[in-house]
Amino acid sequence: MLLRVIKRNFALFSRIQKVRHSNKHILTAVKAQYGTMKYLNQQEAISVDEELFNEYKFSVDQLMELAGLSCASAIADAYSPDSLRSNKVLICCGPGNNGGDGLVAARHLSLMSFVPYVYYPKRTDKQLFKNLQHQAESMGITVSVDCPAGEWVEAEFGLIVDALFGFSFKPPVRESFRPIMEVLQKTKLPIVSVDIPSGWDVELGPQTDCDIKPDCLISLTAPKLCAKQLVNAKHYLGGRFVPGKLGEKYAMNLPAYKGRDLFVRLS
Ligand SMILES: [K+]
Repeated sequence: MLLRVIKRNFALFSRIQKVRHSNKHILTAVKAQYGTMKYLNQQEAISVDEELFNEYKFSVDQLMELAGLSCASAIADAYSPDSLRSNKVLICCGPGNNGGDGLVAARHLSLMSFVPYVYYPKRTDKQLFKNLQHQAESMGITVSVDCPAGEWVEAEFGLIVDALFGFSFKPPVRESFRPIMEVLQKTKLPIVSVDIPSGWDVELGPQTDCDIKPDCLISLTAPKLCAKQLVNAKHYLGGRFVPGKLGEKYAMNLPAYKGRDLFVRLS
């Protein structure tokens, strides 16, 4: 009787071991095929954006607030105010949602021991953007339309945040943004780019007429292809709002955010 029980348990144990072994193989195969994080092309980035709004019914305000807050948090992680020559941060905001992320980040940075100054030259009539500007100004942040001169930027600030263009950018940079792009290309200050280094092709990266070199990139939602061209730069992922099902649909394979963190440091 005892012998029969031992034999039966042994058979069961060997079957479990076999299943475990084959599962391990399946897992390894799945990881090999899908395990690496996806870098989105421009069309995928636009489609993900549309799905978040149309299918998942998020509002722009919601996602922009989370995106901007994650940018400010990642910046505070990468640069303590003491590590910079000045805690004053020049935030360059473009005409689209990338610029909106910059306006939100400015507000949060001002609550994190930084002193932001916003360059926001091309404004829209959208109430959301008027509100973001109003909120920043109400907190004592200067929001200017005048392109800052290069020498003044070098003398005044410790860090530049580039929130000019995001995943909808099509090169080449139009004339009115050339002066600020020149400041960004010539500066010796560290540049933090929001989602896309401005002037870079979203998929191909730096362009001959526009090759700013960010010291840090904060990819939002998921990295875009141009992020593969980063050289010696810190790379963060922010925008912790991607529903699991959407991530699976685009095989994003996003890394796990730790605890309550708003960003993941990728490199
Ligand atoms: K940008």
